[in-house]
Amino acid sequence: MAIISSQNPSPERSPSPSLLSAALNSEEQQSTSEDSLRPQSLAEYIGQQELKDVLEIAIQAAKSRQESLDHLLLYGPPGLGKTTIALILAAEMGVNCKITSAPALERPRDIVGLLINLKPGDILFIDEIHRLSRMTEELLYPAMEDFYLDLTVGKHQSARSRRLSLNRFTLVGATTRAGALTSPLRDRFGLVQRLRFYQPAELQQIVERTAVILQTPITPEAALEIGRRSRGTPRIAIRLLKRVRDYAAVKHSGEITLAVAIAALELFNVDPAGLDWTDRRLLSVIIESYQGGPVGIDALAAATGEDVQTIEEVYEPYLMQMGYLQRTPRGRMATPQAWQHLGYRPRQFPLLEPEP
Ligand SMILES: Nc1ncnc2c1ncn2[C@@H]1O[C@H](COP(=O)(O)OP(=O)(O)OP(=O)(O)O)[C@@H](O)[C@H]1O
Repeated sequence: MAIISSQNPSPERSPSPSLLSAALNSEEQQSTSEDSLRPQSLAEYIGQQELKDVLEIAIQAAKSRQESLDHLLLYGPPGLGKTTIALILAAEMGVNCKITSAPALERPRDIVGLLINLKPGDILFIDEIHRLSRMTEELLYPAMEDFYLDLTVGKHQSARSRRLSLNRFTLVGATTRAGALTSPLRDRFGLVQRLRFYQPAELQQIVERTAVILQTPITPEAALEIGRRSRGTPRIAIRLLKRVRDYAAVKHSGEITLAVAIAALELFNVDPAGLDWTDRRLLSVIIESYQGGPVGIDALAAATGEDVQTIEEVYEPYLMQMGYLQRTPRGRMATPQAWQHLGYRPRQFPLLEPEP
């Protein structure tokens, strides 16, 4: 299986991916060793059982009919393994996977170039698919549905339309915001699957698996502790493991025990619930400056110096999942659990009105 990556040549046109990956540590996202850590098959992929069951059936059915897989839309917070799933699908189907992201497909010719070079059955992975330009999206409709492109050649009066047929391919789209996709695009995906946050025990397995690849001795208790503090996210679990490994090598014998893991995670400001400095700052601003809320997202972004999109896509999903933050029609509110977790004195809490 060949992995071909197509990156945006002018990153200044796409500010948000860099912000998102900065929040998840772009250093590791781009490191070449990342690929050696990825599971190569569905059997090796830990957790997300429901998704794996659906994909196993789709793979077997496509193979038995000698067809390409249906187009697949994956949605969920960043770092949960969407890219990994696309690569595994390609490996299981024995085809190539081309990886790109919507901001790199600004001009129609970018997507045309990719599509015409796909071999039969190949997988095209488009990250942040909700950010496709209208023209690119419209080119994709017939490509996804009937595997052809309608191109306009020439300009003004000499403009002619030309139809180009394509090899059958599978589009795997990934997004953190399924609701931001237009319905014509969403409707063209045969499979729409959500990735969920991982349980601590699943993250423990991912940490233990990664530690074996990195040849780092670790106790099961330490792996579980790292898993517990990883915001339900494999990419963060791997990042924390690497930091704890450095700490263990410099301050101890190299082995990661529970005590070593706890000391390192405290040093890196990751608390027992997995909240980092920014999570705690978001909650403490709501509590201290807005008496617990409600506060609008723009005001919260201005008060914390964070980007609105990063708050919405990186921080909020986990804070909400943990029950520390609630979205109400009037804005964000810190819950009683958040007050307690951060050590603020309990007060009379207003009745929260959840979003409809
Ligand atoms: N279910 C899993 N089992 C084992 N390892 C995993 C799993 N999911 C992700 N990983 C590992 O976590 C790392 C980050 O995953 P990956 O890069 O695929 O996230 P991602 O798919 O890019 O995130 P996103 O969901 O934002 O696309 C990878 O190195 C991968 O090896």
